Amino acid sequence: MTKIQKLEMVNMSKSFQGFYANRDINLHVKSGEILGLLGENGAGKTTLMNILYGLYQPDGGEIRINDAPVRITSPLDSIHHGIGMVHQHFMLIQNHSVIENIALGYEKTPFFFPKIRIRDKVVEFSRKFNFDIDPSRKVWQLSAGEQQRVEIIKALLNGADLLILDEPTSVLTPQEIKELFRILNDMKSRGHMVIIITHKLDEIMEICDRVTVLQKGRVVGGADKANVDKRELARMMVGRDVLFNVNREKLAKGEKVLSVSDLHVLGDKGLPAVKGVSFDVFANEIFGIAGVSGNGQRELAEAITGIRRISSGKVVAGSRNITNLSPRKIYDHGVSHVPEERIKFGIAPGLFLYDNAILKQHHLDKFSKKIFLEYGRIKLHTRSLVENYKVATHSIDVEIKNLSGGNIQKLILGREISEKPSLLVASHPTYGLDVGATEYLREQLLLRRREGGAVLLFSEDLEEIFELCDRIAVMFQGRFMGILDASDKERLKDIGLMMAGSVSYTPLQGAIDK
Ligand SMILES: Nc1ncnc2c1ncn2[C@@H]1O[C@H](COP(=O)(O)OP(=O)(O)OP(=O)(O)O)[C@@H](O)[C@H]1O
Repeated sequence: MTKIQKLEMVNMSKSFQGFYANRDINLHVKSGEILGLLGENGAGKTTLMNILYGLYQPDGGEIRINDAPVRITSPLDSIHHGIGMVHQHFMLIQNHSVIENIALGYEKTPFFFPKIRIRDKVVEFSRKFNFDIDPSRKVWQLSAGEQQRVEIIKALLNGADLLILDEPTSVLTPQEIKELFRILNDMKSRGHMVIIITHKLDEIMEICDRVTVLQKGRVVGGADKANVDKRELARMMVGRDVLFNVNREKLAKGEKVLSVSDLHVLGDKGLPAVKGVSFDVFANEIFGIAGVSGNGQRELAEAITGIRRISSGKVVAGSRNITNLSPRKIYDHGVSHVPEERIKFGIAPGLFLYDNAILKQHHLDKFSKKIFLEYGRIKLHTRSLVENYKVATHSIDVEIKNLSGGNIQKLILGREISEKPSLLVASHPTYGLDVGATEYLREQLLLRRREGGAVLLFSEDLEEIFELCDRIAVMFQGRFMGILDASDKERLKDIGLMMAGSVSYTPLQGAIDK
């Protein structure tokens, strides 16, 4: 296998049922370079990289390695050519150890003493790239960042000169992002090349040397990082200026919409995940829950919305005790949910887009006559959701799993917000959304607030939390380290320390340094 010095995709096209996801795309990357692939949701980035990785066959176009055309018809072909891909959702087997996972994808697994020999290889690579990974641990014991490192080691062990990463930072903590960037820079200095799909313009500006921008399946621009700024990139991507700061007017608090008292909830492994959390949320308010993920946020959101059992404590929505009611009943009491695991809990992947648009509808009579569903009305409703929430799809007669990740998210958001719930519980709603869609979503949340709704917003993105929230709770190891008012600039300075558990505030006693 010759080392890849240069890789090109020339006039690449790929269509699905007559709709072009990629059209005449030209792209190149060379040794020692990190290329950012940028584009709105549904612009065709994942499709293009899936072609390069052999998961899709293009309708036309050519892949060239070191100026020679190559045919890539499967991921195995791609690996043979020195290409590795780390998908957005890791492809590891949770109950297997790091070594076993690596052996599964490793072409040269030795017949004798495979474990010892693979362990040696992992240790050798970990040393070379300064990875911190224990090869005998089970994958489920690893953090998202560690799992990603296992995927990277797998690719490197198979001889990847080019590494493709699909939205690699969306599941990482700020610390893990730093670590990933260090690894990528190290790879770069050793002559590897990297293509990163990301929506985060700050990341492009930090890690990439060059960027190629896609819009509606075509290349619409490209630039060396040195010659562009964040604003220009956003304009290239969305085709207009994007507001980076939204305007949140002051509103008086309305009536109490949610009251949570002394809530205790267990996590997946039966250990306490939420440990005595109490707070209220009011109409005309966005209440933010900040913190590094994995500190009980998911369990708290799931407990409020009925997906997870509450061990003790109480949740009241309006005047109704909703503790441990079913998700259906809680929804009927005006609490909507945009879940963190959107594919698992937010949609029925094998159903059509229009079926998914009316999932959870409590006024099904709007869409049925006697016992029959009225598809004419359902489709009309779906079209308006698709239009209002700018879901990029060529048709509503497609299975929703075929939509890009960001567009699935937009449909879920549209479905939940358009029902005008009194409380919207939104977990990381802008994950995977492009800047244009993020701006639109934030406007929608503020609109809900203005209209008298309340939003409970879980986010790791502090910029988002500061822009949108009236009050902010910081969660660490299952507890609130304090609830801060957005106008309390002095205490907000400590938010980083609170997220790390080094400072906690109680409302009356002030700061308690631990
Ligand atoms: N298997 C498929 N069948 C039908 N349409 C598909 C399929 N895969 C992708 N598409 C369509 O191709 C278009 C491009 O999707 P793709 O996933 O490449 O976008 P993306 O730029 O990666 O978006 P995101 O940022 O939201 O992940 C979308 O309109 C999507 O619905």
